[in-house]
Amino acid sequence: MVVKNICCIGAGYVGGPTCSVIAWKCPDIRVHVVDKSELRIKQWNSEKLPIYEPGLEDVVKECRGRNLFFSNDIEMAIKEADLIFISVNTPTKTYGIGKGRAADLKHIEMCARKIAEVAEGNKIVVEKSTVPVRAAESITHILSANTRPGVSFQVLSNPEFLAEGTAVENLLHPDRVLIGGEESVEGDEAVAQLTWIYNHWVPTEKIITTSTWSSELSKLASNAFLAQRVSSINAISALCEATGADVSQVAVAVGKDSRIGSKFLQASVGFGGSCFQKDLLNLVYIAECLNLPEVAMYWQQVTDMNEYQRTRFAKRIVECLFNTVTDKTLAVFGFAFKKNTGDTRESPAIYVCSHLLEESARLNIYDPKVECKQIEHDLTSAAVTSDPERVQQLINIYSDPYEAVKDAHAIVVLTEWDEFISYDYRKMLSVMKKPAFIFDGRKILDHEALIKIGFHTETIGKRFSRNTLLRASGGDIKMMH
Ligand SMILES: NC(=O)c1ccc[n+]([C@@H]2O[C@H](COP(=O)([O-])OP(=O)(O)OC[C@H]3O[C@@H](n4cnc5c(N)ncnc54)[C@H](O)[C@@H]3O)[C@@H](O)[C@H]2O)c1
Ligand SMILES: O=c1ccn([C@@H]2O[C@H](COP(=O)(O)OP(=O)(O)O[C@H]3O[C@H](CO)[C@@H](O)[C@H](O)[C@H]3O)[C@@H](O)[C@H]2O)c(=O)[nH]1
Repeated sequence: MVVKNICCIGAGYVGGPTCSVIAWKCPDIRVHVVDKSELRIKQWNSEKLPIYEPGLEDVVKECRGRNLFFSNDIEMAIKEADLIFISVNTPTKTYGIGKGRAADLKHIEMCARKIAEVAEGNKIVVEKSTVPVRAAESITHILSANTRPGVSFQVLSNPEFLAEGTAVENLLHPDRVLIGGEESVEGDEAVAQLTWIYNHWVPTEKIITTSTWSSELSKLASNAFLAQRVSSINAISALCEATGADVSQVAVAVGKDSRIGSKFLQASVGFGGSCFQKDLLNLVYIAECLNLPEVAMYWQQVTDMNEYQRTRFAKRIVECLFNTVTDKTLAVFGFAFKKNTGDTRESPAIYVCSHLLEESARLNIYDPKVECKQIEHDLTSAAVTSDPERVQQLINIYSDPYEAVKDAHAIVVLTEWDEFISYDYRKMLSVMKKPAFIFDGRKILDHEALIKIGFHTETIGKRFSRNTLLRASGGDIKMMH
């Protein structure tokens, strides 16, 4: 069999970009991306795509209608396909057994049942979503229990490692492509088919093949290791603030060790995104279920440290603002969980803002890409507040950062958008209440320059010396701590 038709179930942050790049790099393959959401598909077929990713629009425009199609016709797409990617969401369960920790696999199971119900002929089913170890076994079980005569399935694991904001770049130049398959002749044949697709643009030496279970676990392990690095440097940032060391200098010194490496050592207000927290909790849950409490506790600490970091930052803001933010206006710069995306899932901004709202601060929020409705939704959701009406009264969303800072007591930077670096902070200072504060939760601004022009500046993992602040405040620093 040579794969001529691909179907992808799930047109989200993974399914959309992944299949757009496959369509672009494999003009000989017809790629059909389907989703149960009519709105999402409408957006994929419109001028304004449902997700913002640098470079994605150009790829979609080139392939859409040629060999890339978006539709709600799930059954038709399954029937036509030789290979089916399952790219649906696997969020943390919010109910029942494993609530708050286990991955919710109901969408995966629905896909497996739909495939079994409508498929004709031989199909390769590829688990692209992030799943617990041995999820492929459940998929295989559901498929084989419902298989009709003349139909056969091979299930592969092919986890996705793209990061949002750099998805197209990551897909075009992956560090590795991981394919896990059954150790059998049929399994090897299916792995070879998927390898052939990636080989259109990914060199063979970057394509790793393993057992299905190793592949599934490698995805969870990769995210756990990445998140652990962020929590490790954030733990060091607290030590820096207490001792006078500078976490940026420590990160450079530590990262120069080639065994450690310099990436993912940027101290911050905490990690966010739809994956790290969810996948860590899933790993913890799996370890607990396997009666490995020490392993569970080890990884649990990575997410606990993240929560500590977000709370610590919010508390520091209140403390610096003379222990009260009630009725004070704070301009919040950035709401997305990282730059170059409009995604707010698990954004540290949600947690820091909700903490400040609990203290009755007024928040003027600006983000270059996040929709106004999304910010309102995130801050008024039941998980975040018991008083959504009060929150509505306290938040204002701006499309111009210079408007957002008018009469504000402080600026709080929560996302590392490049444009925040080049603002005219002198101009901003002139319209703010004095003393004016800036809290840089992403360590992207020129702190010395801000202090020089008169901002009381606070950042992660560094305390500015009393002398520097005294110079900036003309001696009036008594009220600060
Ligand atoms: N977002 C990332 O950067 C990223 C990166 C790597 C891996 N992952 C993993 O990939 C998976 C998908 O993540 P995402 O961010 O793309 O999620 P998403 O929520 O953006 O998209 C999932 C889509 O699947 C659709 N869907 C759900 N059930 C369906 C069904 N039965 N039939 C048809 N459509 C259905 C939803 O409507 C939604 O549009 C998750 O397991 C995630 O952990 C995500
Ligand atoms: O040094 C760092 C690096 C990252 N972050 C934060 O960590 C979070 C996650 O960042 P990143 O990993 O770049 O983005 P994601 O899109 O969440 O990608 C992660 O999660 C995906 C979903 O599983 C995986 O595919 C990717 O490989 C993995 O990097 C963001 O809030 C970042 O601001 C830091 O605070 N400091």
